[in-house]
Amino acid sequence: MNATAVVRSTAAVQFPVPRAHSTGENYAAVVNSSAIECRNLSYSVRTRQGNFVPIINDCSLTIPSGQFWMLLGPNGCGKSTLLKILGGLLNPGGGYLHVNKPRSFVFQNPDHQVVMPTVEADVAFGLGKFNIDNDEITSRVAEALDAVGMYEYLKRPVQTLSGGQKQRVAVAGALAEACKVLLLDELTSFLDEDDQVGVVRAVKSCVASSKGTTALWVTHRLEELEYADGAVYMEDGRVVLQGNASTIKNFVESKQASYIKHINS
Ligand SMILES: Nc1ncnc2c1ncn2[C@@H]1O[C@H](COP(=O)(O)OP(=O)(O)OP(=O)(O)O)[C@@H](O)[C@H]1O
Repeated sequence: MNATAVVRSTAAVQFPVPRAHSTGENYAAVVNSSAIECRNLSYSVRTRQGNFVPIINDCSLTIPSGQFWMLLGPNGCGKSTLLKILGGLLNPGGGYLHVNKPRSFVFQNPDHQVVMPTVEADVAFGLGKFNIDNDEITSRVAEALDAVGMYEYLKRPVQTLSGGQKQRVAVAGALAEACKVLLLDELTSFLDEDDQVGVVRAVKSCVASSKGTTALWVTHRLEELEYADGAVYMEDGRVVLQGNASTIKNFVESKQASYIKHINS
C-alpha cells in the first residue's frame, strides 16, 4: 500500500474567519492569492489524565500560490503537526484554515511510501481512483517522472532505488494526481548530501515549471533555504516569523549564535 496515495487529495477543511483578522478587501486579496492560509489555528492533544495540552497555539501563516516555501523551527515546536493539519490528516481545534486542493502529503521515510514493484506502477497507483483511460495514465506518469528527473527509471524495480530517488518517485506520485499543494515533511532527513540536493532541486524545479503548484517543505537544514522562495519559522506551536529565505536564515543563525554565546558564558 502506498502511504502517499492514502492521503493524496484529502478533503477540504474550512473554518470561519475570526473577526480580528477579517480586515475587509485587503484580507480577501491575500486569501485569494494564497495557496495556504491559516489564522489563529489551534490544536491540542488530550493526556491520559484528561488534560488538554496545546501543540499548535494561535498559529497564523500565508503561503503564496505557485511558490516553494520552507517551514523551520526547533525540535518539537509543532512543524509536523501543523503540516498534518494543512494536509487534512488532523483536525484543528479552532481558527481559520484554507488549503488549495487537491493537496498531497509526502512523508519522511521513503520506504513507507514507494512500495509498488516498479517506478511506473508506483506513480500510476494513485491514479486508479480517477476516471481516466490508460493513455492518460501513461502520459501523466511520464510527465510526473520527467518533472522530478526520473523518467529514465520508469521500468526500474523500486527496491533498486536510492532513498533520494524513492523520494522523487513519491513526489512524482503526488504530481501525477495534479495536486495544487505539496506538503513535504523532512524528506531529506534520511538522505546523504547528494540525494538531499537532488530531492530539493527536483521539488524546486517542479514548482517553478508548474502552473501554480505550491510546495511547503519542513526542514532543519539551513543550507536548503537557498532553494526557497520564502520561509516560515515556528516556536512553541506558533509562527514567529515569515519572510524571504535570507531573512529567516539570518534570524535562525543569530539565534544559534546567541545560544552558543550563552552556553559558553
Ligand atoms: N499525539 C500526540 N500526543 C502527545 N504529544 C504529541 C502528539 N503529537 C505531537 N505531540 C507533541 O507535540 C510537540 C510537537 O510535535 P511535532 O512532531 O509537531 O514537532 P516538530 O516540530 O515536527 O518536531 P521535530 O523537528 O523534532 O520533528 C512535541 O512536543 C510532541 O511530543
